[in-house]
Amino acid sequence: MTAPTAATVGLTVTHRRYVPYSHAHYAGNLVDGAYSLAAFGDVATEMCIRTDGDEGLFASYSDVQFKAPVRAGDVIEIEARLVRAGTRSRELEFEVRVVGRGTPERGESAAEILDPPVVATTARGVVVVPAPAAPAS
Ligand SMILES: C/C=C/C(=O)SCCNC(=O)CCNC(=O)[C@H](O)C(C)(C)COP(=O)(O)OP(=O)(O)OC[C@H]1O[C@@H](n2cnc3c(N)ncnc32)[C@H](O)[C@@H]1OP(=O)(O)O
Repeated sequence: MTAPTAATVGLTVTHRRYVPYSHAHYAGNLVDGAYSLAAFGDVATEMCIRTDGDEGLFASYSDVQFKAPVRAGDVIEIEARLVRAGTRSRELEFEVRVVGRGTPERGESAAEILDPPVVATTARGVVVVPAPAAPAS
C-alpha cells in the first residue's frame, strides 16, 4: 500500500478514454455536457485518493466552459490540476482535450490523432476531503 502524497499545488492527474457511441446524444453524434462533468468527477476522485487517501466529495463547480464539442468516437484526455489546498478543501482546474477523432469521410471506422489536441471543456471545482484522524494519545 502507498501512503497519500501531500496536497501539492501543481499536482496533476490525467485520464484517457474512448467516448463510446452509446453516449451520442445530439445531432452530429455530440455527447452531452454532463459527460465532461462526470469525467471531471473521476479525475477529481483519483486526485483525492492520491493527496488524502480518500475519494473526497465534490462541493462545487465554477466557470464551466464548453469550448468545442465532444463527439462519440473521440479519444479524450481529462486533466485535473490542484491549484489550492485548504484545510479540507482542494481547488482543482479541469480540462477535457480531444486527442483523437473519427474521420468518416475516409471510411466508417477511419480516425486520426489530433495534433494539437482540441480543448473541449474547462472548469474549476472544489472537492472536500475528511479531516485527518487525530493522532492516538
Ligand atoms: C471526487 C468527486 C466526488 C463526487 O462527485 S461526489 C457527488 C457529488 N457531491 C456530493 O454528493 C457532496 C454533497 N455535499 C456534501 O456532502 C457537503 O456539502 C461537503 C462534504 C462537500 C461539505 O460539507 P462540510 O464537510 O460540512 O463542509 P464544511 O465543514 O462547511 O467545509 C469544509 C471545507 O470545504 C469548503 N466548502 C464547503 N462547501 C463548499 C462549497 N460549496 N464550495 C466550495 N468550498 C466549500 C469549506 O470552505 C471548507 O474549506 P477549508 O477546509 O479549506 O477551510
